Amino acid sequence: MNAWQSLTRRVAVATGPLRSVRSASAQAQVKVEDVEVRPFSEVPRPGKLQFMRSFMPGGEFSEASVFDFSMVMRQRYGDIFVQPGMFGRKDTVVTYSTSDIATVFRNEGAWPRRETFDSIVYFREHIRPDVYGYSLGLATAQAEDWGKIRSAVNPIFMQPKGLQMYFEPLSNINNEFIERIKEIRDPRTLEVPANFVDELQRLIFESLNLIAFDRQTGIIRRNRDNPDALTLFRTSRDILSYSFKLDMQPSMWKLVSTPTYRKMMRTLNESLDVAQRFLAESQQVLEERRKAGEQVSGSSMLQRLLAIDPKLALIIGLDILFAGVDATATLLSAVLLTLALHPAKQQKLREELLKIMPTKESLLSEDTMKDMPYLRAVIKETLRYYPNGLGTMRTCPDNVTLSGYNVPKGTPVLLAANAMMKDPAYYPQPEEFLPERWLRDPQSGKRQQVSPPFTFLPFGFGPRQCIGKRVVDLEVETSVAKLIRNFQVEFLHDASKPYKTLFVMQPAIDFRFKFTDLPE
Ligand code: HEM
Repeated sequence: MNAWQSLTRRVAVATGPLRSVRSASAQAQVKVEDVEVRPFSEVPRPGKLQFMRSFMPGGEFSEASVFDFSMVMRQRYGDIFVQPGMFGRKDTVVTYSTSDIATVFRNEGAWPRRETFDSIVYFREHIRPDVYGYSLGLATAQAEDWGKIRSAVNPIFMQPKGLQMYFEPLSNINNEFIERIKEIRDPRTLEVPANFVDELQRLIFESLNLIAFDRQTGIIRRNRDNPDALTLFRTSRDILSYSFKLDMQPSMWKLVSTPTYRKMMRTLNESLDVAQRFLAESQQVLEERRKAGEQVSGSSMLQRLLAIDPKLALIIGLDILFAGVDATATLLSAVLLTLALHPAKQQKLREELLKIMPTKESLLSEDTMKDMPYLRAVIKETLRYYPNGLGTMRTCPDNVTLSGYNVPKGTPVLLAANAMMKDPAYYPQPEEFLPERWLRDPQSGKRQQVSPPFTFLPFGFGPRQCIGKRVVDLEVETSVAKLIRNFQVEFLHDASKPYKTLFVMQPAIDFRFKFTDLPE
């Protein structure tokens, strides 16, 4: 660590919780003026060819997850380095400094730019402008196009009020999932089959599809082979993995049409076809209910989006599935795993749940779920314990000084904030699973763990942060409450490396949980 890096780290450690973002970055700014700013060309970096070879078969990182790759780079180059761009892609700055992260967020402007999914942007701009001419969508639009739709949908997604109506249907979807577990577990060992992650993904797909298109498909149990639902389910997972290959790993798709590029375009078209059908059918159902004289309340997310514009409803519906299914299902698998590996914590959570769920069938509601500190602490600690990816990206609208180097405007910067969640300088005993660190002391009311600014950003930060955060809270809290109230969950296999990281983390082992029924 050089003098500048240790200085910025001291600044970051010394500042208080998130509300002091401004003062943290202001302090960093004062220090920047005191030191000489070095040119961009001096930022440490591997050579282009050497970098490309390291990802080819037999290369240093050919088998590594992005997280492992990133840790090696940090050890090798320090808190900042340049990841060389190739085949038409720009060089990307990667920073692990909380002070740099503060600087980037402070300079991101009202319409922050995040340029992560070039292949999807290409599809939306050039292959299907008939749909995406309206807007490129939340995850992929920039500037005014992004600002317009984000401010239209913020009130729908970011206020808890909008989600109240989903407690009951989500409880029912989870009941169906519990029946499914009972059907598929081995009657002798009580373990579920090796592909249990597929079941978790179906659960999340069904829940998010309800939010996106106001309909249940039965994909968990009643109608597992529903062709349209299966297509949308499969494509929402495939899009992310093709995008990783095309947009993160070295790929020549911008120069020549590669097989992965062709698969990606086909997959995006397929998902769009089904989503258009789902939306048209939901609109028809609504119309029929209206004609039958029923008061259609207009309170569901889809109805609110339709009231703005059906084109927006389609685009957002697809973004929900593409951005939400994988990440949320993986988080749910991670919460079950941490609880299975820490039975005392699982028991503590169950005691909290018993207060609001006297029977296994007890309905969950906004009221009963509002005071569940241990459940929330378990989920928060899981997000820290198994970081979901490296962090997020921004492209700065102006030149900025990061770790003492000038970074020209327009350079993409990867803000590798998730590394901080495993850093003992910020989180004591980082390798311990301690939900208690997030609880308030009953006497003083203070949290035991205070996150220093920019060290806990699993959902990003600022106006462009994850729009699904509240949906995730609702979905994961409901599912974990239902599952832990119904079953003792165990995991009796090697869990030393359960995830690999592509864009976001992905299961790397078979999640053969053992589910033992609890007495009523
Ligand atoms: C555990 C689950 C999830 C995690 C960890 C997660 C994390 C993230 C992160 C880190 C970002 C980038 C934020 C930034 O750049 O500051 C993001 C963006 C986004 N997420 Fe999530 N997400 C999750 C689930 C969901 C769900 C369920 C939905 C949909 C309901 C969703 C929809 C989106 C969208 C649309 C964006 C782009 C927002 C924009 O650019 O305006 N996410 N998410």
